[in-house]
Order: sequence, then C-alpha cells, then structure tokens
Amino acid sequence: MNMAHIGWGHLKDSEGYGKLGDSINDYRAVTKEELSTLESSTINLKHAAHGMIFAKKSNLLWNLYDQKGLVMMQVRFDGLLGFPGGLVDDGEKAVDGINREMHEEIGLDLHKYSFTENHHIACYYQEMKKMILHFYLMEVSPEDFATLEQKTLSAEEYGIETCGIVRVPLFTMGDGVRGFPAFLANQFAGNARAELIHGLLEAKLFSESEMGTALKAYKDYAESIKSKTHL
Ligand SMILES: O=c1[nH]cnc2c1ncn2[C@H]1C[C@H](O)[C@@H](COP(=O)(O)OP(=O)(O)O)O1
Repeated sequence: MNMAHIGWGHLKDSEGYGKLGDSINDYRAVTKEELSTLESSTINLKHAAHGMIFAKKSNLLWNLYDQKGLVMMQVRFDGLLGFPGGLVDDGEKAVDGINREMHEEIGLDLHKYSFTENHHIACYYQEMKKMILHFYLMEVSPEDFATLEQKTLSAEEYGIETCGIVRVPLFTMGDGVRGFPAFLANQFAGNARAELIHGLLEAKLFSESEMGTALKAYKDYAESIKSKTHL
C-alpha cells in the first residue's frame, strides 16, 4: 500500500515500541506466574513475539573454524538486527502472533512448521513500554533450514519489514574477535542480543564456558571501537 498521502503519523503508536535508546537493563526476564500477575494488573500491556530458528550442523569452515550450527536472524527495516517476529495484535495469542509474523516476514510454511507453546522459552518485560517480549526457539533440519532461507526472498514482507536474512557466524577467528564476538557488536532491536545468547545456550550450540569467552571478547571489542569512526 502506498502510504505517502497518510504520512508516518498513523504509525506513531507502534513506532514508539522500537525506538532507539533501549538498554538491555530495561528488559527483565519474567516467569509465567509473574506474567499472569502483570496481565491482571497492567492495562494496555503490549506483547511482541520473536523466534530463533536453528539447525545443528557441525561444519569445519575453511578447515579451520568449527561452525556448530545454523541460526537465522534478519536485518530489519530500521537497520537493526533482530529475529523474525513482531507485535502481537490485540486479542491475538502470542503463539498465533509469532506464526502470523513468521509467515509474513520469512514465508514460513505453517502447515509444515508452526510454533507451539513448547517452543516458548522466555518472557521479558519492558516496564517503560509496558511490553512483554515472548521468545520462541525452534529446531529444524539443516536441509530444511536452507530451504527456509531461500523462501524468505518471496515472503510478503521481504523488502519492507525484512531487508535480508542473515546466518549468525557461530565461530571465532584466530584474532579472538572476528566471527561471533564481532557479530554481537552490531546494533540489535529490543533485547535481541540477549535473546540470541539465551537461544544459543538453550539450543546447546554453545556451552556456558564457550559463551563466557565469546562475551568477554565482544565486550572488550565493543569498548575498543566506541570512540572510533569508520568513515
Ligand atoms: O528480535 C527481537 N527480539 C526482541 N525484541 C525485538 C526484536 N525485534 C524487535 N524487537 C522489539 C522492538 C520493538 O520494541 C518490538 C516490536 O518489534 P517489531 O518486530 O518491530 O514489531 P512489528 O514487526 O513492527 O510488529 O520488539
């Protein structure tokens, strides 16, 4: 739809949910019990649902780097990295919202793959925005993962909400930074970086100790590039 005549004003309510300035400390993990309490006490609670699709596949890249699996993220319309998913419509269940968004954004064939409550691994609460972020995790075979990637190009929202699908590099190169730690230094929407870390541990693609090493490398790297510009 050409919305030039409407202008951006009509998006102001939902646009505010994704604006820059989010800090990771703004997101607090909540249990299902806490969620029920919040739902009964907080009016106008908004929900969003995002999902990590992954496959386990051990692959020695260039005969050097152990890439333990495939993880799908996307470059979003706003230039940030995130998982496919989005805002849950009023009256819609989070699980229905994620399936709808997955179909719109990456063309997921819901007859073959659909997210269920069993794929739900976490809820986070952003108090200022009164928003609950639901996070889902789904494993597919490496072959199906590659097919899903191809299908993203013909998804309804490709080129609109989704600017491209990316595979997360899950290895670290010889300098200890390039690869996964450098990937973490990108800008992420909402708490997608924390969700990625959580998803990789939950999927057992990283051990706690491997993640600890990668996070230290990422933090040192992020600190070192803070004052540098590349233009
Ligand atoms: O991948 C994500 N993980 C956690 N939070 C995310 C992620 N992507 C976006 N967000 C945040 C940003 C916004 O506050 C909301 C709604 O996001 P969005 O996906 O942009 O919603 P619509 O597609 O516009 O419905 O979640």
